[in-house]
Amino acid sequence: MQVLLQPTSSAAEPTRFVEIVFPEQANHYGTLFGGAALSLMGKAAFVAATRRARRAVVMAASDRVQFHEPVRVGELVELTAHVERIGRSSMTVVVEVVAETLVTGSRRVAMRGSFEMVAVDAAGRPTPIDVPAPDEIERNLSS
Ligand SMILES: CC(=O)SCCNC(=O)CCNC(=O)[C@H](O)C(C)(C)COP(=O)(O)OP(=O)(O)OC[C@H]1O[C@@H](n2cnc3c(N)ncnc32)[C@H](O)[C@@H]1OP(=O)(O)O
Repeated sequence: MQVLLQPTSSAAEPTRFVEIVFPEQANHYGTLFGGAALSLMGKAAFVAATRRARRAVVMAASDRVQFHEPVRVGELVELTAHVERIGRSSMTVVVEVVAETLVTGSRRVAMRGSFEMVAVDAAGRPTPIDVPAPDEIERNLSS
């Protein structure tokens, strides 16, 4: 039996991913490889932007990705992506990565970066994003 759920509310809620770091994502230091971290962050930004625009989106740029702390194999990474700015066809998505040591529960901010995502049409050309309804803007301001 198919159980239908309400669509995820688009603008107000951040997108969250949790992933455990396995050896194949690690470098020779036994910590999460930077390229693998960027891939996870890009994926989170893509999902957050697509949920907001409900259109195809592509990544136009990544800005100032900072690696604050190494993340060891076996630790969790929790990614939170939220749409910080909406332009005509572009969006700025900020992604924060928190590392968690599972057995102690200790958590720290490991990475942070922002990504410029652009809504595109079927031909891959930039296309306008619907502006949020006034009640959505109000919800965003009060959250
Ligand atoms: C999900 C993925 O993995 S996608 C794979 C990786 N990404 C790609 O392959 C994308 C390749 N790039 C492209 O297709 C094009 O360059 C596009 C669609 C991103 C932009 O096309 P352009 O013709 O340059 O767009 P144009 O100059 O009209 O700008 C459109 C919007 O994008 C923004 N934009 C374009 N390039 C950039 C950039 N490098 N940095 C920030 N914003 C940008 C513009 O400011 C504009 O925003 P607005 O509409 O909110 O005012």
